[in-house]
Amino acid sequence: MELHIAKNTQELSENLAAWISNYIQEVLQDQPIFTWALSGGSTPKALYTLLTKEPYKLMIPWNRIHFFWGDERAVPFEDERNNARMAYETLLDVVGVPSENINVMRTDIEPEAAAAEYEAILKKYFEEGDTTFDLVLLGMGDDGHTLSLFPGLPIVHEKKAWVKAFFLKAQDMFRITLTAPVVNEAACVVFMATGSGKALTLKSVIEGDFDAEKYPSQLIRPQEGELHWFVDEAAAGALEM
Ligand SMILES: O=C1O[C@H](COP(=O)(O)O)[C@@H](O)[C@H](O)[C@H]1O
Repeated sequence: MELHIAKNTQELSENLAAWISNYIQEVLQDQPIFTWALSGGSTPKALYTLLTKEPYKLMIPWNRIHFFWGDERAVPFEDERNNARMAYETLLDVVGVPSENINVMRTDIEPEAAAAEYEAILKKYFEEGDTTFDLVLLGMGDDGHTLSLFPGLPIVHEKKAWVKAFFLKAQDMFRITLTAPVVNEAACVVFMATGSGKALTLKSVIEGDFDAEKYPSQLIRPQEGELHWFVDEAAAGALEM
């Protein structure tokens, strides 16, 4: 695991934009397309916005990237809680990614059907390769959840399915999410975490004993791929390393 600490969200987003841009260009020297699973939530907004500006707007071959999502809140696309909507508004529409390169988790059909459909799409992309996504970008909630893998829920124990839907009682909504098994087959996973509200949780996730029931972010341990944490000083405040 590699830890990258920045002063604040702005510096973190600048460092990560440069890092991702280099990584994409490097990977695309050896293969025709780059597959990227995006994160929702509030943390990646500044990163997405930066990527729409120069030099990244021009440097990144946007039409060679195929986009996916790590998880989705099963609310209509028009609802501002919809993770895909946030990424369209801040990144995809702005840089003009072709619609055929964008794979959303559908929220206009039953969540279980959307999960099954998404799993079928992923199997088509990745079944024959050694790895799944070239990049999975993840956030971490203050409670230690990542994707829609929330503490204490059965989804945390999923060992086989790549995509699942379930009703999240605490938020009165369905969630559709990638599971740990498919993310752990990725070539590279990058977490972003900012703010003092995540400091103690981050310490437990990175330096504490393994307890995925309590801290589902600990489930993310790529088997062959790289794992990076980009955090700001406030989030890193309780770390010993
Ligand atoms: O609900 C979600 O939360 C996590 C963390 O969000 P943040 O606002 O703390 O950045 C996010 O990674 C996930 O995609 C989203 O559905």
